[in-house]
Amino acid sequence: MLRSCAAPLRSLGALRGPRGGACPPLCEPRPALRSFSSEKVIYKDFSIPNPSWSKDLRLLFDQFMKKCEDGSWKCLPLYKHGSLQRIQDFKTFFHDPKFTKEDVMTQTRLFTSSFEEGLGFEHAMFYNDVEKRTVCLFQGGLYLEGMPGFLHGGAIATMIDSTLGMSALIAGGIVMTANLNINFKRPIPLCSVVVINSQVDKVEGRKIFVSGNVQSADEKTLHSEATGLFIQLDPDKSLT
Ligand SMILES: CCCCC/C=C\C/C=C\CCCCCCCC(=O)SCCNC(=O)CCNC(=O)[C@H](O)C(C)(C)COP(=O)(O)OP(=O)(O)OC[C@H]1O[C@@H](n2cnc3c(N)ncnc32)[C@H](O)[C@@H]1OP(=O)(O)O
Repeated sequence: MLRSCAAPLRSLGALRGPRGGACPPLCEPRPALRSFSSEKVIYKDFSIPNPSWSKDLRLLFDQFMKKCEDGSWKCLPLYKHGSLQRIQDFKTFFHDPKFTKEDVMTQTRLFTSSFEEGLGFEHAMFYNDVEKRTVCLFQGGLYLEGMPGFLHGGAIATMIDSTLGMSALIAGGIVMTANLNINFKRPIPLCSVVVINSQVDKVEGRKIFVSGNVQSADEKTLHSEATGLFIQLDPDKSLT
C-alpha cells in the first residue's frame, strides 16, 4: 500500500488563498496534460495544496501566499499566461516534428508533474519581481528515493534546474540550461520540505547567470548550492 508523506488533512476546506477564496486567482490552475491538437486541454492545478502536503509545506505555502497580498510576490502558475506562452513559443520556433510526432506530443507530461499526488515533486513556486528572485517550496515524495530514506540527487537537480530555470525564463524568455553546477552539502530526507532560492545574478547578451541554494524549511540546514547558465534560444538556429 502506498503511504503518503503527510498525515491526512482534516479538511480541505481549510485551504484558502489570502483573499478568502480557494487559491486562484493568485495561484491559477495549470494544465497537467496539454494537447497540441487544441481540441482538449485538461486542467489540473499542481501548485495548490493537496492532502499529501505536510504541515510544514502548508505552513510555508500560506506564508508565501500572505506575501502575495501586497503584490511583491506572485504565486507562479507554470503553464498559464506567460509560461504557457513560452512553451507555445518554444513549440513554434524550436519543436522539430521529426523527433516527436503530434500523436506523441498529446501524451507528454511535464516531468515534475507526472507522479501521483505525494509521490513525486510536490512544489509551488513564487516570484519577486523587484528582487528577481524565485523561491520553490518543495517536498520530494517516496518515489524520488536515492540512498535509502533520502532524495535522489537527480531529483534535487531537477528541482534546482526548474527553479533557477524559472528565474532565467522570467528574465529572458525562451531559455535552455547550458550549464548547471551543484554542490550537494547535506542529504535531503524523503518527504521533508525544503526551500529552493534562486536569483538572476547577471545577464550578458543571450547568457543568463543564475545562482541558488536549497535550505531546510527551518533554514538551519544548507542542503545544496548551485549556479546555472541559461541561454536564450536563437530562433535562427536549429536546436538539433
Ligand atoms: C529553463 C526552463 C525553465 C523551467 C521552469 C519550470 C517550469 C516551467 C514550465 C515548463 C517548462 C519546463 C522545462 C523544464 C526544463 C528545465 C530546463 C532544462 O533542463 S533544458 C534541458 C537541458 N538543456 C539542453 O538540453 C540544452 C542543450 N544545449 C543546447 O541546445 C545549446 O548548447 C544551447 C544551450 C541552446 C546553446 O546553443 P546556441 O547555439 O544557441 O548558443 P552558443 O553555443 O552559440 O552559445 C551562446 C553563448 O553561450 C556560451 N555557452 C554556451 N554553452 C555554454 C556552457 N555550457 N558553458 C559556458 N558557456 C556556454 C557560448 O560560449 C556563447 O558565449 P559567447 O556569446 O560569449 O560566445
